[in-house]
Order: sequence, then C-alpha cells, then structure tokens
Amino acid sequence: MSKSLQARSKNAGAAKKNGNKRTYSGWYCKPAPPNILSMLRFDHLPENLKLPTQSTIEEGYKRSSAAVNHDTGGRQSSGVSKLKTRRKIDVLNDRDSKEDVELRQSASEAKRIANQHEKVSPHLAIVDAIQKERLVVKRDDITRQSRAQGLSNRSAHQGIRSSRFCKVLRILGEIPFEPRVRPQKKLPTPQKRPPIWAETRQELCEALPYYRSFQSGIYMHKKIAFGYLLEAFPAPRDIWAYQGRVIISHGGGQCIKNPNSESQTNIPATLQADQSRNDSRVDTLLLAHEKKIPIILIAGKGYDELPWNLDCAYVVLGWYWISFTWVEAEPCASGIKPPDCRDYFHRYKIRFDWVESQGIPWWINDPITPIPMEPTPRDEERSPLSPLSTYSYAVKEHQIAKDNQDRVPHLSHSPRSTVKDLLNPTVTAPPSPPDSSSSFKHEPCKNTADIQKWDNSMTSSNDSAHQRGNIWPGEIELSTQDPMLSFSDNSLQRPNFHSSFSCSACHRRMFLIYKEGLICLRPDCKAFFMIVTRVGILPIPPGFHLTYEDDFLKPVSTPPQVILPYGVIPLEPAQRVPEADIAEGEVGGRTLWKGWVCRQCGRANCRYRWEVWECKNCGNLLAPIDYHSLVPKKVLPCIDTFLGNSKIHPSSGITSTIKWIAEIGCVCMVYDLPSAGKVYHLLQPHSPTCDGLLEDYQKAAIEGGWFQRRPLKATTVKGQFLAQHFAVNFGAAYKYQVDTLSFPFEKAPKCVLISLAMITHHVKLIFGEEIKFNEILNVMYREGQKMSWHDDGEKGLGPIVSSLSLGNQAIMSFRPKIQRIQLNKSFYTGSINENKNTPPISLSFTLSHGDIMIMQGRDIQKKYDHKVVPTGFRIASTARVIGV
Ligand SMILES: O=C(O)CCC(=O)C(=O)O
Ligand SMILES: [Fe+2]
Repeated sequence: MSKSLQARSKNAGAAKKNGNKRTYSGWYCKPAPPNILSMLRFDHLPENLKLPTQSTIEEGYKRSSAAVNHDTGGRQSSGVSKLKTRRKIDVLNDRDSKEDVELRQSASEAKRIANQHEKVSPHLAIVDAIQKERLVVKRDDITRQSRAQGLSNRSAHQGIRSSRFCKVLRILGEIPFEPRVRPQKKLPTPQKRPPIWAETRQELCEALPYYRSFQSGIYMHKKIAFGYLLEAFPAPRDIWAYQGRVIISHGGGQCIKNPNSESQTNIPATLQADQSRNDSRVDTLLLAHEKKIPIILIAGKGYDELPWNLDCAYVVLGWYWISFTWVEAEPCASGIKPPDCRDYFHRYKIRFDWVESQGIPWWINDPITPIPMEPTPRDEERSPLSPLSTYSYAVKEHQIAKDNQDRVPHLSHSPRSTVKDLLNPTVTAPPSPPDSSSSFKHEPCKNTADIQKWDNSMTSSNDSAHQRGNIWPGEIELSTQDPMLSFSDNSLQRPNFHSSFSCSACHRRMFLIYKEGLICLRPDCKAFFMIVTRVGILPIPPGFHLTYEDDFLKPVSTPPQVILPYGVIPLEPAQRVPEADIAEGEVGGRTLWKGWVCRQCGRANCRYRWEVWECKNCGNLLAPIDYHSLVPKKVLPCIDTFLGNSKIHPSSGITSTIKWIAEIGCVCMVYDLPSAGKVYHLLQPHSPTCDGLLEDYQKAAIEGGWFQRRPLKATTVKGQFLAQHFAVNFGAAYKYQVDTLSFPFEKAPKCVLISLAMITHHVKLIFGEEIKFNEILNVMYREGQKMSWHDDGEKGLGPIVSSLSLGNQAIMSFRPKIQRIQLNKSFYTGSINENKNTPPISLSFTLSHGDIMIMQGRDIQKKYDHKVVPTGFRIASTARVIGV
C-alpha cells in the first residue's frame, strides 16, 4: 500500500474511533467540477453560467468517481440516481424579509443532503446545496454590488450574487459571521510629534534618501527595498494591528483604476494581472523578507488603516522588517482580462513587524499596555520543544523608554554596512539608499562592482533562503507532528496558529492565518485560497470576509539578523557647503538643492530658497550661503564648441546658415524651423562683461532672497510640486508654467537690468529694430537641475523671446509638439514609457557662457517644445514681450 493510502486508512480508522468525527486528512475533498468552481468564484452572466445539467453532473460524477476509485480503492459507489437537482436559475425580484429564514432553511436542507451524499460524492452535494439555494439573479443587486466593489457599470450585468454565496459558504463551513471592524479614526493624535512629517510627496522624495519614488509605493534600488509608502488603494485584509507594531499590506504593481469606471475618484485600484516574483517590486519585497532587510514605512493621509487622523500629508512611521509573505486570490474586476483558466489574480500580502530596537513606536501614548509577543524563529530554533516564551513587552518597553529618555525616536547612525556584511549569509545589514548627495553620510552603494556582488549574493543565497522556506514561529517544531483537524459536534476544532496544517490537496504545510478555516496559500495548489467546509473545499467568493487568526496577528520579536543601517532622520546637509567646491567635481552641487528635515519641528522640506534651507513650517534656517561661496567664472569648465555643436535631425526640414555680425565681431547661427520661425544663436559676443554678471547675480541672490523654486501649475503628481530651478521674474508677470514670483522693474537688482539691456542690444543688431521687452525671467540652476520640455506660449506673448546664458554650458533642444499622453490611466501601473510616444529631437545646440539665443516667431511656441539641460551651475535671463 502506498504511503498516502496507509495514511488515509489510518485516518479513516481514527475517524471510526471518534464516532462521527472525521479527521481533516481523512476527509475526501475532491474539488467540485470546474464549472461549479468558476460559477462560485465570481459574478458571471447567467447565460455563461452553464449550471450542470443532469448529464454533466453524471459525467462529472463518473469522472470524479473514477478518480476516487483510483485514489481510494473504490470507496465510493454510484448514487447519482438519488439526486434530484434543480437546474433552473430563478430570476427574482426583491426578496422580502423572509429571505434569511428561507436561506437558512434551504441551507440546512442542503446540509441534510450533503450529509446524505457525502459518502457518495461531496461535490454533488455542493451542486445540490447550491441549487437548493435558488441562486438569485437580479440586475439591480448586481449593479449595486458592482458599484460597492468599485467595479464598472459593465459588470452590472446579471449574475449570481456573490453575497449569496458568501452566506452559503458561511453556513456550509459553519463559519460565524465576524464583520471586519474598520478603524474608526477615533484615537487622539499622538502626543509625540512624528520624527519626520511632510506635506508633499516631493518633500519626502527630496529630503529622504530612502524614499525617492514619486509614483510607486515602494522605493527600491538594485533589488533592495528602502522605503514603503502606505497610502490609498488598499487591498483586502490590509491591517494595522497591535498599535501598528504589525502592519499587513500588499505587494506593489499590476494595479490600475478601472478604466471603465465612470468616476475616477473614490474607487479602488484593481489588479490587472497576477502579482508575481517577475515583478521587481514583489521580488524586492520577498528578498527583503528572505534576507531580513529592514525597510522604513511611511504613512500617507490616504492610508485608511491608520487609527488617528493625520494632520499632515505624510508621516514616517519607522523601521519594520518583513516577517511573512503569502499569496491570496483576488477577483478580477469587470472589464479586466482574467488570466487563462481562472477568474482571479494572485495578490501578494506582506506582513511588516516593528523593529524593537527602536523602542516603542512614537505614536503610542501609553507605554504600559502589554503586548503579547510571539517568539522569533530564532527562539524557536534554539529551543524547539520549550513552550512559547512569554515575553513582557511592557517591561522591555519601560526599559527602552528609560534609556531613550523621551528623545524623539530616531536612531544613532550606525556605521554603514560593508559589502562583506552584505555577503554574510547569517547577519545581513542592508546597504544605505542610493544618494547622490555627498552630505548624507550614509552613502549609497555606489560602486557597481559592490552592487554586482550584492546581487550575486542575493541570487546564490536566495536558493538557501528558498530551501529554508519562510521560517515562522512554530514551523520547525510542528513540522515534526502530524496535526489533525477534526470536526466535532458540527464545530471545527482548529489548532492554534503554531500547529499549522497540511493541505489535503497538495499535502504541504500551511499556517493557519484566517479564522474562517484552512486555506491553502500555495497558488499552484488546486485548493488554493479555498475553504474547507463540510461538503468539500469551496472557493471564496468576492466580498467574503476573512479575518486573521488572533495568534497570527501577534507581534513577533525582531530576529537578530535584522540590523538597522541608519537612522530614519537623515543627517543635515553639511553647514556652509562651499558653493565652489570644485574638488568634489560639483560646483554649486546637487547637495545644495536636496531637501532637509528640520530638527526643530521634523518637517521634511524641499530646498526652495537659493540662499538657505528654510523650514516651511517653523521658519528654521540652515546654512545660509555668504560671499565666500560665490562661484567665479574662472572655476567653471568650458569646452570649446564648433559653432555651438549643433545637431539637426535629417527629417526635421530645419536648415541652418551662418551669419557674421561685424559690429561686434561675432558669429550667429540661424536655424530655420519650417513654417514656425527662426532660432538665432549668437556665440559669446560679450563674455568678459558676463563674468562680472555671473558674480553679481549670485550676490543679488544672497542679498535679496529673490530666487525660489516655485510650484508648477500642472502636474501629474498629487499635491504641490516645485519646479527644479530657482527663478524670479521682473516686469510684467510671467507665470505661464510655474507660479514664479514677480516684481516690478524698479525693484530689480542692477545685474538684471544690465542683462536686459544686453539682450535688447543684440536683438536690435539682428533685426535692426529695438524690441521693448517688458519682462525678464531670471533662472538659477544648481548642479543636476534642468528645465524640461515646455513652450513659452503665455497668452499675449510677443513674437521674440531672447535669453542670455551665464555660467556652465547647457544643451538647448527643440522637438515638435506631441499630444499630452493620458498619464492618469496608467499612473498606477508604473508602466509609462514616455519615450515610446515622443518624437525625436529636431534641433539641439550648446549654449555657452555669454551666448545669446533668440526665438523669432509665435508659431515656434505653438509647434515646438524646447528644453534646457545645463551641465552644472548656470544662470539664464530670458526677456519677452507680454500682453500684446
Ligand atoms: O535656461 C534657459 O536658457 C532658457 C529657459 C527657458 O526656456 C525659459 O525660461 O522658458
Ligand atoms: Fe522656455
């Protein structure tokens, strides 16, 4: 006899001994016929339902009893003739209040039939039970239900109400109804302020080296997860438990808002494909779990599970480690193509546990509350037979609180992990996040060789991680037992969380994580995400409430492998960063426009003023620059260009000519953009005067505090978004794309007026007439800043726009305009590839210190976009006529 048959007969024997009791492993749980499974799974058009006819039932039965005979040595015998099934779907109007009574009656009838037939074939009993239930099809209900689930109107077709199946499932599975208790947001705002908070996503991304993702909910680099944002678009069973020490969220990716939906607001984003390890976000989170790499969690205002109302847009929660991951089945929304052969997607769930070395979470006002703790896998490994260690969190927390003495819970900056650490398979310290800023001491894993090694170590140690499996409390201890689940007096005796169970379909061990029953979490198992009931294993319909086991939710101690590599509060930018630190190769470096976390109030700030870091909340100032920091022309590199190194796309139709301007002894390149206008490039007509202007602009910026990064008017990012460059406008207001500060000419510093005079003079040399520019926009770029694709087409813009360039060189490019792509639709997929939709650059050339550029013709703004990418610190003044 095969092993499995031996086990079966042993279990069958055990069942006999216990009278009516049936052991789980002896339970015959052949899944119902395929059409029943899909019918149960989700809403379908009734005409597509194909409820089994007598002949299909018989066929199915024959198939399954053949299989059963093969499996069990002919335990089953024919009983088809006994079945009198109803095959009609009733289309009913609103049912009256007797509905539930009827439901119960028919369900107990169903159970009676199930009991009668279970010896024959439980799946036939299911068919019978379901049909006894008189499946209700009613258009209005479906519409309502679809809306409630955020599904589109297209799903509002007739179909079987999954809510009815939920009821059936609860009755057949004898599952008490335990509705999910939504957080009421009734907790008071924490007394301690968060270590870091922000009002915009940009502030997070510019101030925190571990969260630089504008769109995705996870910030990762080279397969290392650094930051995870808990925001809107929750998935089922996301949870905040034990005062936030345990957070269950979901894997990223493959989500979109339903494109068929009437309203794009207040509807959840739904999966459009399976989440799988092929997705780098999922893979990175799983690696973080396997390698015990901690990750910083940030909560946004849209995060519904947070039990108090945020009075800002984002708060940094702190360090977590990923203690467990698993896969669930999530219904395919209407209008979304399901995967082959099933009507659900795989959705990864990720469980984060608070890293205890941080002390108590900053938001907990009452440190006395004892928290039941589960031992770590390590504890279990050390003493597999000892009872669960009882751990008084309160005592430990008191101790930590005493040590911390009320300080804001940020960590000391432990030294950066080395590659050797990373390669150590037992103790793995994660590297610091990538950061081009030299002022943050926790430097990035810049070295590609290091990263390569890290990657390799990931891949090789990955195998061992897989061999180890997802070690979880109790697993090692209990894998030596043969846990049995039994039914007694119609109630399911469940083992506690530590017992785990063995899936009757795939025979693999599984943790019991839902109160509702034994649910296999292996996507490759035919019983994946189905519930064991008295009449067999049934799929879980949409909207069915699953509740986590209490034991499962308990916080677990942080294993020693979890090492925190840096504090959540980034170091301050170095005081008085020299603007002209050419040794670093970055004049006016990138460091200087990165954000900053105010030490006084914890606000994450963008650097929005040129001359100082200023806190938007409390006005705290950091590192104001002074005259010693000016960047003189002589320290700037200048690579000679040949006539501006212009490039013209062959298919653009653009032609160029060279003009000699004898009055000032200067070359001018003229580019003819067909049926749009001309672009003139005057090569360094006056650079010595410009050397002085370069310094004067910087002095004016320090003295006057003119130059600011200001909000873009249209952006795809939620909330305010600052342009990269620092700018100030004089004369007529020019606020076309950016809400730039504007002042009258009388207030303008001298350097601005000189620049305007120079531009006016050169424009007159070209066109022979004086243009009365009434506006000049002055832009300062720090290292790494640029002005992306745009036009200057403010209403009432005159035909001539002309600029003066100072400082480092910049490449100016033109390209034909494109239709703005609908970013919103694919916003959450992260799959936008703008390059696919962008036309090639028609013309580009290099602007050097002292060059003047002129665009002539309004149609240039209508037909072309332009962008300017400086090679480093640079100033540009652009004059226009506005309001004509
Ligand atoms: O930086 C420049 O040279 C030009 C900037 C520009 O295109 C603008 O201000 O609209
Ligand atoms: Fe422009």
